[in-house]
Amino acid sequence: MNCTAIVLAAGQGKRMKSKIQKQFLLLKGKPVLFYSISCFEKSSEIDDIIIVTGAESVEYVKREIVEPFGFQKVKAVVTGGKERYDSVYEGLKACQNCDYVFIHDGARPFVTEEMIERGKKAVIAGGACVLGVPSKDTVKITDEEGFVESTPKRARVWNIQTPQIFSYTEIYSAYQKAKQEGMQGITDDAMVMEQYGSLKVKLEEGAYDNIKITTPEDILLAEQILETLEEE
Ligand SMILES: Nc1ccn([C@@H]2O[C@H](COP(=O)(O)OP(=O)(O)OP(=O)(O)O)[C@@H](O)[C@H]2O)c(=O)n1
Ligand SMILES: C[C@](O)(CO)[C@H](O)COP(=O)(O)O
Repeated sequence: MNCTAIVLAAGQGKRMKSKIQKQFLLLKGKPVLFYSISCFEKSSEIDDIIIVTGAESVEYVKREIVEPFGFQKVKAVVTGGKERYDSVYEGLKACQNCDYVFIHDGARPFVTEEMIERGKKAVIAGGACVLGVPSKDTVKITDEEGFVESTPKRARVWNIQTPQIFSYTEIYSAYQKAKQEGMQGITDDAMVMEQYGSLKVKLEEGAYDNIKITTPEDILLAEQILETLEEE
């Protein structure tokens, strides 16, 4: 059985407002992307890793991250696309002999081996699984004018993270259908399965620390999380 991780690092990081793309910013001297790849490299559940990055960064990723940190499982560094889902599609096309694929944001440096193990059990059982955490806030759905329309039951609201894990053939065929029909407003891979695939997506517990570095304050938070992890 082959399990491949696709690590996404082709975003522009507009919300970070930094000259350097957020996946390459340093946390305690190492790029964010280093941490996101490391866990998959260490995990005995993962066989191969595909990194997706911008055309201008492919050589940089190979030279400054894959080679110096000795990532042995990285089989390819490929060019991504305009939107996250375009990059995922490029990553899926680059997978070889893959049974299960773990799609992960390169901007989420605190994925753990336990999460990978939990996700793998769930995907073997049902073919599709995403990690998430119960929402701590009440969530409102609004209308186009910004007035509250409804309030979902909080006990059933989850904040979704990555990795998002799928049977390779099922998610690839869902992505192919979505591409043919013209994807719009797709913000995660589970949505592709929900709208174009045939499997129900199981939710498994991630962790509140499994943050996505998105805005400048997330860098400070990431440094704090890293310090705590190093003390443990
Ligand atoms: N065209 C894209 C867009 C996003 N990503 C990746 O998908 C992950 C989650 O996306 P997000 O946080 O939205 O990253 P950006 O698109 O870079 O951020 P922003 O929306 O602020 O520009 C990141 O690891 C990012 O590098 C990608 O590989 N290709
Ligand atoms: C996939 C994701 O990380 C789940 O939270 C998220 O949807 C990525 O979305 P973004 O719009 O690219 O931040």
